Amino acid sequence: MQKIPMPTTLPYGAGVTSRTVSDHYFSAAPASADERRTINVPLAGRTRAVRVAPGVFSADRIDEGTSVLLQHAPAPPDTGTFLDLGCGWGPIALTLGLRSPAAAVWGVDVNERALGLARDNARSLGLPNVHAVSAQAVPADLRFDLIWSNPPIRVGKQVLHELLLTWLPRLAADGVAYLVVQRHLGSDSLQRWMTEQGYAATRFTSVKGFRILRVENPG
Ligand SMILES: C[S@@+](CC[C@H](N)C(=O)[O-])C[C@H]1O[C@@H](n2cnc3c(N)ncnc32)[C@H](O)[C@@H]1O
Repeated sequence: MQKIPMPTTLPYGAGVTSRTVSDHYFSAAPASADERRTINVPLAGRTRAVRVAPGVFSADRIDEGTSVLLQHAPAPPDTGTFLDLGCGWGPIALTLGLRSPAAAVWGVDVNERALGLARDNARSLGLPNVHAVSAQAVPADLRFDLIWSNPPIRVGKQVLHELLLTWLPRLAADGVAYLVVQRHLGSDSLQRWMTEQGYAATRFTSVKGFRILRVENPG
């Protein structure tokens, strides 16, 4: 199968849709060898060892946008049902699980390798409250008090919109989502689109070229 190198920057709406690209981080089953390794990263105020692998988003460090979200989103509530949409190896779900041990944290991803890593990381960090699963495995009646996400902008506008229209309606009545999006990858246009869909989408903050968008259930 032909390998096409990933572009380094790709604006919102210009996603890679070709099925010939088989080893991008949003493949269900990345083609690269599953060579797992351990890295040390800052999570919830301490350095912790986590497992990562090629074929998974930001496999050598915590992504800069993710780090902006973790440092600048408001503290999560002590309890509730939380979602990390597109969990990768788990930095957001693990942080939520560490900061709110009484909450139930769900992490979903399309990438099975990422889910396996997130599960291993939750286990090794002693977090039985973090569940990394495929979208289909999330109980259909669950509603989320909090969604934190570094969403997969590079999948393209259409897939991203479908993803958000699948999960944002599952916010609880007073639930809130915080999404981190790079300004150059279309954060403002995504904010406008969510507003057009009836969500109260505002810019919570802007840090280092990233926006954190705050999205409320329209009720
Ligand atoms: C920008 S990465 C963020 C990963 C991780 N949360 C982090 O901060 O390192 C977006 C993630 O969304 C996942 N993703 C792509 N399409 C998806 C879909 N349809 N459903 C769920 N996750 C998806 C990708 O596999 C990727 O892990």
